[in-house]
Formats: sequence, C-alpha cells, structure tokens
Amino acid sequence: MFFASDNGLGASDKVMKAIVDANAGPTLGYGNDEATKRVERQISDLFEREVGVYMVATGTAANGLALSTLTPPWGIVLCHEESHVIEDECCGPEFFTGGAKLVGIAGAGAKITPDGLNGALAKLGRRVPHHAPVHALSLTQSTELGQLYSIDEVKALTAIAKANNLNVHMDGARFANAVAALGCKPADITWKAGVDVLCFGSTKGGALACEAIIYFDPAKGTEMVRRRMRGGHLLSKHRFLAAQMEAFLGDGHWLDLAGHANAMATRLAKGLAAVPGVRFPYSVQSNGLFPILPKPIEAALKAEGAVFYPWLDKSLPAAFTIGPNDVMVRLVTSFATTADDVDRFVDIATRAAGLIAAE
Ligand SMILES: Cc1ncc(COP(=O)(O)O)c(C=O)c1O
Ligand SMILES: C[C@@H](O)[C@H](N)C(=O)O
Repeated sequence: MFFASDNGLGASDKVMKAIVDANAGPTLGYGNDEATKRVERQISDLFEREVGVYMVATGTAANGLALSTLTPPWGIVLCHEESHVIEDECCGPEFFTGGAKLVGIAGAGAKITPDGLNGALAKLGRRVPHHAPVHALSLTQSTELGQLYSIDEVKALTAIAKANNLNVHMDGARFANAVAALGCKPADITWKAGVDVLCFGSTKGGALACEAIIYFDPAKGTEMVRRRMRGGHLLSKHRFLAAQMEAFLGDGHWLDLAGHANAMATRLAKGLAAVPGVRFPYSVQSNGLFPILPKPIEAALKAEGAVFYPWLDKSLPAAFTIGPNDVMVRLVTSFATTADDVDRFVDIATRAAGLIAAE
C-alpha cells in the first residue's frame, strides 16, 4: 500500500527493457545518437508541429533550465504559491535563472485563476527601476493538488499572460495524467492554448528518470544547448534518456500507464468516500488524492504498513477545517498501484472508522 508518491516506484517493464536494449554497442554521445533523433521526431509528431526537445534527468532541472530561458535574472516568474517550483526545488529556478524572483499566487487546488493572475500583475512591476518586471507565468498540469486545468482555463490564463508580454511555462511532471484524464490532444492543452514551453515528465509516469523540455517555437529554445551543458544536465550517454522517452511515448504506453494510475485514484476515492469521517476538499481528477482523515484512521493505516504523508494545503477551501483530531494527507497512485492495494487500504480505513463509532 505505497501511496507516498509516484516517485517511489520503479519504471515500467517496457521502459526498463528499452534501457537494456539501448545498452548495445557504441553510439555517439551527448544527444547525437539515433534514438534521440527519433524521440525529437516522435515528440514533434505527438504535438503536431516542429518542436525543440531537450531531455534531462530530473523535473527540477527541467523547470529551472526552462525558466532560465523565459526570464532575465532581474525578472519575476508568477506561479501558484504551492507550486513545486516555488516550494520544492530548493531555489532551483532562482539558481538557474541567475536570480529571478518567484512570486506565488493563492488559489484552491493549487490552481491559478484569472482574477488571481490579474491581481498579482496589478501589484507588480509598477515602478522602474525599483520594481522587478514580470516575465513569465508557470502553470503545473496536473497541479500539486491533483487538479486539472481545462483547455479553456489554460487559454484564459495565457491570454492574460500574452496581453502582458509574459512567456508561459507548464510544469508537466504529471502531464500524462492530465492528458489521460482530460482525453484531449497534447497540442490542444499546450501550444494551441498558449503555452510556450512544456516540461513533459515521464519519470513519475513510469520511466526511470527522463523529462523533456519542449519548446513549441524551437527558436525560443536555442539557448538550452548551452544552458543544459553548463548546468551539468546534458547526459553524455544520452541514448539512455532517449530510450526511456521513446518507450514511454511508443504505442500510447504513457497514456495506458497514466490511465491506470488515474483509475486507481478514482477507485480509492470512491472507497474512501464511503468511510465515515473521511472528507474530500477536492474532487479526484488525476492520480492524486488529498482527503482529510480522522487521526485514528491514519494511525490504523500506518500500523498496517500503508505509506503516505500528511499534506499542508495553504489554500484549503473555507468550507473545510482541519480539527485537532484530523489530518490532511496526500495519496498518490501510480502505474504500479493494484486494485488489491486500493481495496485493502479502504478496508482498513473502514474498520478503523467502525472502531471510532463503537467508542
Ligand atoms: C509537480 C512537480 N514538478 C516537478 C517535480 C520535480 O521532479 P524531480 O523530483 O524529478 O526533480 C516534481 C517532483 O515530484 C513534481 O511533483
Ligand atoms: C517533493 C514532492 O513534491 C515530490 N516532488 C513528489 O511529488 O512526490
């Protein structure tokens, strides 16, 4: 019953086989291999246009490097106040951009709203040279609270960004889960909706470690050739990154893996919704659940070996309060989550709720 994070799982068998198969004979390094060229074609085909592709091994590197091409060191990147880039990358974006400032915007579900974005823009960059100018907007899809931006919601935010000459970055560490849940085409939720750069993650989705920084206008990414090298994120044996991404994207494998993870999250949410005392501030839209549990249920689950974490939500909807005997937790499903895992988790929670009622 491992629900701590989809980072906690290995890679899918198909991806692992691709890595082993890539281990055959010599090939040119640093992205000059044939597999890398195939992946660049594969991603251009997937997004229905010629794109610039730069693969790295972590999402933090992808986000920081991408943002470094979207803002000068004296600029501001607007993001959600609970976004990974501002909360969980140890100032990686600030480091890679040479000092740019990340400014967080509040919003339920770790989602930025048009009002929130306009409100932030109204307060920033007013006075030259004292105020830093806003240069970029960063959205996470799916969000850090498992929520989704619809195509229209992305378009509404990017329209404001473009009206203010902002570049738009999308942290797609769980882009696969979003596309699988929305049932949309990758192009429709990215460049056709105004996104300039997507960090397309495969690691959480079932690869070992591979994230693709995708520029929908290849000319906007030319600096990445040097920035990635200087940052120490150009793998010499790049074929092993490409092999992962090629297998992950091949034959819709990425959507099969994400669809399973999302289905397990839905199964888990349905089961927990029937447990007395369990509350859901957010609907389950992808592979992340953030229920509020009575602490005795949390304790019973952990006593039976369930692995998950408490979660601090800064923008909890006002209708929900967390009392001294409650705890908000993060439950993340993955391609490897089984129905048995889910059903056992729900069964333990149900039995624990029964004991509470009997007290
Ligand atoms: C939304 C989001 N973005 C980026 C990252 C960073 O990825 P990594 O841990 O590979 O640096 C994570 C990590 O899980 C994440 O959850
Ligand atoms: C640190 C934590 O947010 C990690 N990125 C995860 O999603 O599990």
